[in-house]
Amino acid sequence: MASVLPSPPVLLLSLAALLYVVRWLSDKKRYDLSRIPSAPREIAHWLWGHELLTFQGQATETYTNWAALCGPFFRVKGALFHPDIIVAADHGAVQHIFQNVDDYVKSPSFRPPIANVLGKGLVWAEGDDHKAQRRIIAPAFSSEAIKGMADDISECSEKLESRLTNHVLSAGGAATVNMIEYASTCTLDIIGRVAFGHDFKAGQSTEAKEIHASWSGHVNTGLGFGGFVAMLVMRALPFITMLLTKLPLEAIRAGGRIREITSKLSMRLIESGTVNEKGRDIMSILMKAQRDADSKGEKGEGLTTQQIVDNTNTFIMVGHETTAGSLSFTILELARNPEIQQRLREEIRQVGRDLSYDDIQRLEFLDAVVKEGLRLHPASPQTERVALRDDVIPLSKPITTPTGETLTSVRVKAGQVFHIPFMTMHRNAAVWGPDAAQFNPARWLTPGGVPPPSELPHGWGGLVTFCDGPRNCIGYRLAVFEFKVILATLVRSLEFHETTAVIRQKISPTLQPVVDGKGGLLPLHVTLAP
Ligand code: HEM
Repeated sequence: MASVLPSPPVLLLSLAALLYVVRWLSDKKRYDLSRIPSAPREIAHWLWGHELLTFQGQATETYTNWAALCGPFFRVKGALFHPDIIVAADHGAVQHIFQNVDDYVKSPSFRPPIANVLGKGLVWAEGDDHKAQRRIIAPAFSSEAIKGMADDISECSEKLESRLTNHVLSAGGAATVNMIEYASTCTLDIIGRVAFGHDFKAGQSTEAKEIHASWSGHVNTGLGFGGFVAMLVMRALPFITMLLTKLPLEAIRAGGRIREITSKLSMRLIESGTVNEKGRDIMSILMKAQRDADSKGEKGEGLTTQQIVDNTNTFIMVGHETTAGSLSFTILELARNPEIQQRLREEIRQVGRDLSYDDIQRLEFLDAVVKEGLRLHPASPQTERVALRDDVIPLSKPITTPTGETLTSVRVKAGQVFHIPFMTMHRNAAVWGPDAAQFNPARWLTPGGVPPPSELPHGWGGLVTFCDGPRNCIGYRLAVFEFKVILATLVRSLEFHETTAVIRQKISPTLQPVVDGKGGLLPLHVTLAP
């Protein structure tokens, strides 16, 4: 007589299926993921989920559209069968995530590539290591320290102005330039000087050219479908990420190459004594802190030489393309709005002399233009966090579930992935009003022109451009100040006009202007200002 019992493999499979269903039902009860609104499920791809659509759209554009449909806290289907991802654009939720840095970390899968490109400095570090590095580095970015950088920043900005002016004059009074290339040579010059007293010679030194070429390769690889898939594979298989960084892939090589160049340069400067404890640059300040800690026998109170080098690489990489990108998009807005450009020029010319640190702080319309530029075009348009433990996240805007319940907070499970789209938060018409997507600096000077603080996150200017909490951008004072100085120096004597090029905005890995599929292109016509 045949046995009525199923064979062992069938039994095992049935048991596994049963356990899966029990776990799924229990998770459904304990956590709220399935109760929060979802981006339209019918348009999600079976393999790529909603993620291919967000990759194909402009930077965070798809999230902005879904937030208008579902509210500022919703979920999307992950690619490669990854569990649903929460898209958090609710300012209360975002604030909670950014404040609790020990519970919400950057995705561990991306740490090896970060170490490959930037080294093990502030952007890479987590937990106590991060706290210790941050405490030691913070004084190098204080208001006082930035004031000490003002002369270098003015000189580099004036150099950029004369390069552009000469180019316009030699072209007969009008020239078309790739604004982002000019802007990034200037921001690289600035960070070279203030980070380690090095002159990148307006993009003409060998190192500057190599950094530029490697960065362009990195950006263009990230814009392609291969870059999208590589990112998903790294997330799905974190253990192979380490191996991937060792492979001779072009994108990986390009990232590592930049670190090689800047590390070699840092070591050469340290060994030659150019960077030393008497210098005012950031690297010298960190070396002095290291020496002081050593002489007092305070072990662990200074950074190691390798950490100093890695942080210098970090500042060079994250401190020049970021500012150059947001600045170039702001100049594009001025080109599209000639009356705003003229109003800014008049305010700057009223000073009637070379702009001092204090003049820059006093210019109200300049401040409004910079805030508006950084609201609409944050160099880092979104970030990602992963929950390390189960948690309850408070919401500013309650959610109504499909069964009609109201949720004022959401229970999430350890391992939950969050996408936090800064650009979506800044362009949310429900918060910023119907003209949220328009460039309107005057809103910052009009009573009631910007939403009240209770409706905004806690970051700089009520924006999350520089993130928020203990991991906010350590360089934000430097970024805002150099942004203002470069903009004021250029607009004072040059006039910017739009071209017919269609410029799209993509993320790779920072906000990129893309023309005809090619990244790093932002063409503008330039003339001398009357
Ligand atoms: C417009 C220019 C800039 C923007 C929009 C910007 C934005 C940001 C954002 C959003 C973060 C947080 C990223 C995350 O945690 O996911 C960040 C972190 C950071 N930024 Fe910036 N940044 C800019 C310029 C700079 C400059 C000029 C420097 C330094 C020279 C700098 C150094 C850093 C560092 C070291 C971190 C990591 C901080 C930490 O984790 O403790 N940034 N930045």
